[in-house]
Amino acid sequence: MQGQAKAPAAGTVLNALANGKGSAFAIDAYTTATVELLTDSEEITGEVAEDPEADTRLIETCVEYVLDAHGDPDVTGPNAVSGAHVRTESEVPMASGLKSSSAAANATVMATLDALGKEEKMTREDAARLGVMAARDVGVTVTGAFDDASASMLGGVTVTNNTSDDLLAREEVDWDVLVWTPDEQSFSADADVERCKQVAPMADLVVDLALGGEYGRAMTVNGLAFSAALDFSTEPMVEAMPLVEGVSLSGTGPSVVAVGDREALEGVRKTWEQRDGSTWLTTTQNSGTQTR
Ligand SMILES: Nc1ncnc2c1ncn2[C@@H]1O[C@H](COP(=O)(O)OP(=O)(O)O)[C@@H](O)[C@H]1O
Ligand SMILES: O=C(O)C1=C[C@@H](OP(=O)(O)O)[C@@H](O)[C@H](O)C1
Repeated sequence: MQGQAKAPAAGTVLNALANGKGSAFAIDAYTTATVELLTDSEEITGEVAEDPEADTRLIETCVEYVLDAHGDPDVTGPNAVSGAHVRTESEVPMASGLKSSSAAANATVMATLDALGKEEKMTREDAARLGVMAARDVGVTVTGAFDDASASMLGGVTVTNNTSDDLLAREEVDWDVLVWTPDEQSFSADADVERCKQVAPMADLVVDLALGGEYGRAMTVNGLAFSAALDFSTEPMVEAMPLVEGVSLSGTGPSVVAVGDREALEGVRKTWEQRDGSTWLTTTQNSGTQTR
């Protein structure tokens, strides 16, 4: 019994660490999870293809929670599912602000439902909430990151309240997106939350802009505020600002994302490419997480 699902990464409009509200958009880069249900093992094990040392607790916990909620308790004996193995393969850099954790959780939740043949048992919003619960329980998140999880699960851009895990808005968008990913990592769980709370007045303004559909300006205000709070350079943002619709530090960094006209983004790319790390052009993604 095998299941597979593929979930997109995402970029930030609003980081939720200041006021509990967040906003993110899915992008065309993916994490795939393959789940094998086992009848001859009592264990749930995980594996990250690109990094044998990576923390596998998030994906293992996602499998466990789906099996607890939707496994078949009536099947007993040698045919009963008693364990599982989950393997992720990802083109999303880990701990870079591009929501690798949400993509891994969503892909794993949907792959487990696919393996059970029970994809229709949960709404996709609730499937994202289950991954959020797992992320909170293993401690890889500050707020639960339902903003990122909902964008990756549903596609498009979402605005959420991460304190109540409510979806406040969702819209499909067709944007070109430029991403600069430095080589460093920045784990959300290590972010300076008190510093982020200092910029809450700006985060409140970003909520208003995002709920008014002004995502580009929302992103830029977010990027200035959170780069200042978390001590990231605003230089890449300043370089892009006159040319693009919006530009921001993504999540708790270090990646920076810009949206706008393709030709303008190609121009910004030439400037950003002079920095270490990788600069890549992509687009928004509107279909969210998909099983095979
Ligand atoms: N491909 C993956 N497979 C399994 N777990 C993953 C994967 N990518 C990320 N994670 C989990 O997410 C954590 C990183 O989360 P976080 O710091 O929030 O980074 P990001 O901003 O990329 O979401 C990792 O330590 C790991 O627990
Ligand atoms: O852990 C969290 O609660 C969050 C982490 C941040 O994202 P990254 O994981 O991309 O840094 C942030 O953008 C999000 O709104 C909430």
